[in-house]
Order: sequence, then C-alpha cells, then structure tokens
Amino acid sequence: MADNATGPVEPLVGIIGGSGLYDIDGLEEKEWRTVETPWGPPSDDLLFGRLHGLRCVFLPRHGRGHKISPSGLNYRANIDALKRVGCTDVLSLSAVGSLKEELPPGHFVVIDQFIDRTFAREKSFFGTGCVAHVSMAHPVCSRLGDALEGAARGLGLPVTRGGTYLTMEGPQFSTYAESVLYRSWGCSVIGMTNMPEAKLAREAELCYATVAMVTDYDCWHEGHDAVTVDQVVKVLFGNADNARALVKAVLPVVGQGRDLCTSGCDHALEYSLITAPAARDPEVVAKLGVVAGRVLNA
Ligand SMILES: CSC[C@H]1O[C@H](OP(=O)(O)O)[C@H](O)[C@@H]1O
Ligand SMILES: Nc1ncnc2[nH]cnc12
Repeated sequence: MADNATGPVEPLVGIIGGSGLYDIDGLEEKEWRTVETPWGPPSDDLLFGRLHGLRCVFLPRHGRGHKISPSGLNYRANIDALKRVGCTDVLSLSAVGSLKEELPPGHFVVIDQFIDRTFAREKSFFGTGCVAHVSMAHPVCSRLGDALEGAARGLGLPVTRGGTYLTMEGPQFSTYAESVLYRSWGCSVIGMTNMPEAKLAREAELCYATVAMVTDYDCWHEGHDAVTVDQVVKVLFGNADNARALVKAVLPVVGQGRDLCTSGCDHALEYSLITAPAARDPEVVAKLGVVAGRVLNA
C-alpha cells in the first residue's frame, strides 16, 4: 500500500443533494464558494458550513433552481470538486421511483448495489495516457451505510437497508416494458443520477453511500398512475424535510475522527493503475492530481 494511505482520518462529509434538495437549513457559518476543476465546472458553487459544530460541504446535484438534467451533469467535476475541498465521505441523497410494492412513496432505501444502464456520460477520470480499473463489486461504503441506517431508524423514518438502484439515462421516464424488465431483474428503485457518480467517487477514493427517497411507483403499478414530475415534486418536498433531519442525525456519527475506512474505499486505487509509469501521459497525470495524486505521486 502507498505509504500515504494511513490513518487517522479527520473526515469532511460532502452531501450531494438531489431533486428537491438545493440547500441545507440550519447550517452555521454558511458560505457558497466557487470551485474550479480540470474537468470543468461542477453543478454549482459548493456550500460550506457547520452542523452541530462539524464542518460539512453541500453540493446541489442539479444546481440551484434545478438547471442541469441528469445527462448534462458534469459528474467528474462534481466529484473532483468535493475531493479538492477535502471531502473524505460523500452522502448522496436522491429521489427515485419504486420497483417494489413494499417500497412506497416516502420510504427511504439505503442502497447497496447499482445497475448502470446509462450510455451518454463521461464515466471515468482515467483513460488513454493513464488507465486504471477499480473494483465496483461493492459500490457503496458499508460503514456509511451502517451510519445512515442507524440514523434513519433513530429518527423513526421508514427505511430499508439494501437494495439495487437501476440508473437509467433519462430524461424521459421508463416505458412500461422497461419498468417490468427492471423489476424482473430484482431492482428495488430507479433513478437517473447515481451512475457514474458512484463509480467516480470510487475512483477518487471517496467513501460513498446513497439514500434513495421513494417518490413514486414508476409506471408498472396497476394501482398507481404512471409517474409525472408533478407527483415526484409533491412527495419529494415531504421527503426533503426527512432528508435534512437524516443529514443532521448522521453527521455526528460519520464526522468523528477515524482510522482508514474498513470498506477499503479510501485506498481503492491501490492495485488499480495499469499504465506503466514511463508510459503515462504527463498531461493526463496532471489532471488527475487531486483524484489520484496519492498513488500517482507515491
Ligand atoms: C424530478 S424526477 C427525476 C429526477 O430526480 C432524480 O434526481 P436526483 O437523483 O438528483 O434526486 C432522478 O434521478 C432524476 O434526475
Ligand atoms: N420513476 C422514476 N424514474 C426515474 N427517476 C426518478 N426519480 C424519481 N422517480 C423516478
């Protein structure tokens, strides 16, 4: 292991707020700051502040006012920006459609797997000039998952631990045939944003976990109309209050000093680089400074 992969870690928690979550209330010492990255601009300025005295950073995934569509998001810039400002842990909060009867609107799912059906997005920081292959076998940090589950249960929120999030390209919602197909695959929920976000967080050696907040039954459920934005928005404003309460409850748990992540997220690049040092393109390597500097400069 590169000798800079040691603890203890002073965590800084980044929160990516999805649809309906464009701000975090109750933040002290609040300040929006512009962050530039080699991958272009992130979705918006980053909001810095303190909750219960603990520092955290918030990024509205679609920008304030929800200006950017799922396919138009600069996922690389968002993840690089969070790492660049010192984040070690990323909590993703997302609105989703339910693919299971037992996950009704208002329910929270602490995701543990993803299926990536997106096709029109930049999915890696690496490529020609510096190739790396990280493991995505276990895409979610189970330490963060434990903390989110505990906090949700402590608040009495309806929560399920574990579930597969199917990421579709969008922006249109699924056809009935697609919805039925994804159900037959055993998927729990459907959304448009968590891939490649989770892949990029892994490449950047960030601990990442998603709380999926159910807003609708997509279009497969006979007893419910096919999803509309109107319906999603109605439910997600209720969900958003619960999401904010969850963030407040989980921060004191995940914000405490710790050793290296027991899930291995923070040394994911350890055995992943395959391009020989002499064959690496210096320009590509320079771009990767924040994301992979730990291993590239070891
Ligand atoms: C407004 S419904 C569709 C929209 O909501 C979800 O976004 P996010 O994950 O950022 O909450 C879904 O993935 C779509 O982007
Ligand atoms: N049914 C659905 N499909 C895709 N993304 C969603 N976000 C919220 N509901 C959704």
